[in-house]
Amino acid sequence: MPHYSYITRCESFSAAHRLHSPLMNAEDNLAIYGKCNHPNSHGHNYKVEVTMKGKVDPVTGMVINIKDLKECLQVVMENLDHRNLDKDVEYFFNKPSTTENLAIYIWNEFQKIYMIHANAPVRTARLYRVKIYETDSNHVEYMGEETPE
Ligand SMILES: Nc1nc2c(c(=O)[nH]1)N=C([C@H](O)[C@H](O)COP(=O)(O)OP(=O)(O)OP(=O)(O)O)CN2
Ligand SMILES: [Zn+2]
Repeated sequence: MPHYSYITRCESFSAAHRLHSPLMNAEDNLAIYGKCNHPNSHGHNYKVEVTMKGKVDPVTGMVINIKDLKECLQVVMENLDHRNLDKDVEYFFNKPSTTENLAIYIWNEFQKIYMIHANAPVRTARLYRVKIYETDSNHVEYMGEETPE
């Protein structure tokens, strides 16, 4: 019987953003987002946790080598750290940089990088959860679920 396990890597990055939806007018943006809609932006020290699920390999004893997990996550972080999310990250050019959307972005980017990562030839592990702490009080989890339109 295979043994499944969950392994998590944590990284952090700092970024600026402004909550603003192109689908609302200025008045509604201010009403919904309040201080987070301030035109000059504000910043967070985000903490990101990426969890992989997989079989514990009987030979290596690992679900995935943390080295590979770390390298993939760091590639994702490079495009976010010390950036203005709304101005530097194309994904947010037309959608609000909420933590919910950020979790989806990180999920998608991580998947792409994990699939081409040279040092992870056997991919029995799969991405299970992306968890982001925007502040100490607020966090969001995304597990790849899509809702029908
Ligand atoms: N559903 C969401 N709501 C909000 C998000 C979000 O990503 N998803 N983000 C924000 C802002 O980015 C804002 O910066 C959050 O900061 P703040 O309200 O200051 O956070 P705290 O709850 O930690 O602060 P306290 O005021 O000390 O409670 C807003 N909403
Ligand atoms: Zn914010």
